[in-house]
Amino acid sequence: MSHGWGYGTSNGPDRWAEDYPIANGPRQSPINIVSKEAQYDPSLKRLKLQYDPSNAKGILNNGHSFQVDFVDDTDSSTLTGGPISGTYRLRQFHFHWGASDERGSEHTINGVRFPCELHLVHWNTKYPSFGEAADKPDGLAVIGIFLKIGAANPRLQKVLDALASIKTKGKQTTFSNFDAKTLLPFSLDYWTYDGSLTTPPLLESVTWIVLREPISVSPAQMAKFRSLLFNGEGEAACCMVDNFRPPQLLKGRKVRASFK
Ligand SMILES: NS(=O)(=O)c1ccc2c(c1)[C@H]1CCC[C@H]1[C@@H](c1ccc(O)cc1Cl)N2
Ligand SMILES: [Zn+2]
Repeated sequence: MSHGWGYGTSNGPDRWAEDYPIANGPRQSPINIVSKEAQYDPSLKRLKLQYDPSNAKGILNNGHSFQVDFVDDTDSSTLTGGPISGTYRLRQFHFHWGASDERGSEHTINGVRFPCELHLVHWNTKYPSFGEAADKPDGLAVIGIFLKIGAANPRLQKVLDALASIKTKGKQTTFSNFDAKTLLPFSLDYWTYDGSLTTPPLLESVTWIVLREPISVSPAQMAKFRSLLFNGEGEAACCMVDNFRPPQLLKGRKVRASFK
């Protein structure tokens, strides 16, 4: 690709392998989860999430999505249990969404696509920093949560109301006192498999934890996601939509389920 990666016809997922050959690697994400082929594993623990709302730091339009960043210099916002061993710290969360409601998620369930998918990114504290963890096979753990069209979700509103101030690439603003736990559905049943980041650098360092139960989002709230722009201020406007990678080959991997 002559210019940076993106989701357009000239720099989208089908061309990422030109600059990131790992795109054709053995543990790429996302995947289609075939629920009947997922094996129930009774040894899988319950997810334990302990988030401190005061760790929320800021919200940024990074030109591919928007992310809410957290202070991660102590073990005050952590993920433990589930399929992972040790303690992983919350680094940031972000979303992927479509131009219309019939697409947008990265993972799919039995071929079903959702309009949006939330990713909560955590890193393994056996490594000194996120940067050190990002390229290790057990470095990251990302919780994926589907958003399904329904009633307006009040838990999303504070995030969506902040989008007006980060419309273009590079814009950021402070975002404080937010409990990411409020974004979780009631059930923490999950599927898990070994995978990768779903955008370049596509590092094969992610233990994926995909929740079975979606959270709701209304059409009006989806319109707020779609009000963001990929471009920087003063550049030609390009709506930030369809910022998702399609499912990748399983290549022999097993998907385990925490539930029967
Ligand atoms: N869809 S996702 O959850 O699989 C996903 C995909 C790619 C990246 C991220 C999350 C996040 C995780 C924190 C850093 C950021 C990013 C990155 C940027 C600069 C870097 O030097 C390294 C990284 Cl990892 N890349
Ligand atoms: Zn993501």
